[in-house]
Amino acid sequence: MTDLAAFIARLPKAELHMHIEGSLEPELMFALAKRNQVAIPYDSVEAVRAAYSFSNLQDFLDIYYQGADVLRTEEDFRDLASAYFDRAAADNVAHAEIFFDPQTHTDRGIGFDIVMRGLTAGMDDAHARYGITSRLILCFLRHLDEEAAFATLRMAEPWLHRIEAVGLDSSEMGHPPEKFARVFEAAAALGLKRVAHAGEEGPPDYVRQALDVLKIDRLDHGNRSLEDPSLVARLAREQMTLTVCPLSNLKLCVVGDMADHPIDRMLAEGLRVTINSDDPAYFGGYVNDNFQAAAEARGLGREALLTLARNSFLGAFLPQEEIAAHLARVDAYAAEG
Ligand code: HPA
Ligand SMILES: [Zn+2]
Repeated sequence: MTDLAAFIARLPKAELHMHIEGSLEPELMFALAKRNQVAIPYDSVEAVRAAYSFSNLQDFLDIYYQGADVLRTEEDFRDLASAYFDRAAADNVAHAEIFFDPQTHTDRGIGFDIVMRGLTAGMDDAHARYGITSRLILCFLRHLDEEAAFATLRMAEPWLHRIEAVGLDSSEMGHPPEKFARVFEAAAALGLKRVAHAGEEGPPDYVRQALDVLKIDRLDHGNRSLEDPSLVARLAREQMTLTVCPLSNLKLCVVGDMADHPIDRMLAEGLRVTINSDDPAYFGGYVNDNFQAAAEARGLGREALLTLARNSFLGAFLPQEEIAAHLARVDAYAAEG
């Protein structure tokens, strides 16, 4: 292991942008397909991996929603979450805020409660086993309509004690944040925090809508904000956390080459950026792989890596005293490292 890889491996960090359905590794997909007797259009794990070549977000989403079809039972969701937490623990993730897409499941006849019971069991196991804390973020699929989002929010009401925030994901272009203004307002009234994917493929105006209309607490991706200097200045001034996903950006052609990734420019602009894995089973790596790829390509040194780790805790939906304790651990690591 290089010095850089060793430094990243032991760096305490939070992961704030990870879709649990996107952590479904081909091996587990096959195992669940067999357990549930679900047909999948691949005959080997290698064939699944070979299919993971995307030229944009929609290419990926088509395959990702198809993969999720093997998830049927509470045990499946628990196994899915446990597999992610095993990897997260290995990457020294102390806290994870995890997206899930209930509509992908309820629209196939899988009960909201099945999903919640399985995921929360996996989260509780991870806390007991590794001490990892976690939160769930319910994402609305933006290619579906407002009414469907409201129906999902109603299903979530008995589970609000286990849901921290609502988010917005899926096909961005043509589905601007303002389409979900009322459902985000209703979520806020229920005491939920708000995040949204914006500026991954969509224009800076979608980021502005997420800020002004959805009143987000955190911005997922946000890359295209860089096209608008006044927006960058505002994001920096407001210390909005951006959850950036370098390997995702590469695989979905948000950047042409990792050597062109704007992570260091974002840091230099004073943005509170974090590094995350997005859909690790599909994009070729977990959070440390994302740190490594970005650091190598853009020459990030220890100070930048420590800033990214601090930002991940500063942007977490945790009580102030827990954030302070995590920051103290990063400081101790910096002093020893
Ligand atoms: O990166 C993403 N963007 C939008 N929707 C998603 N759903 C899973 N990953 C993503
Ligand atoms: Zn995402």
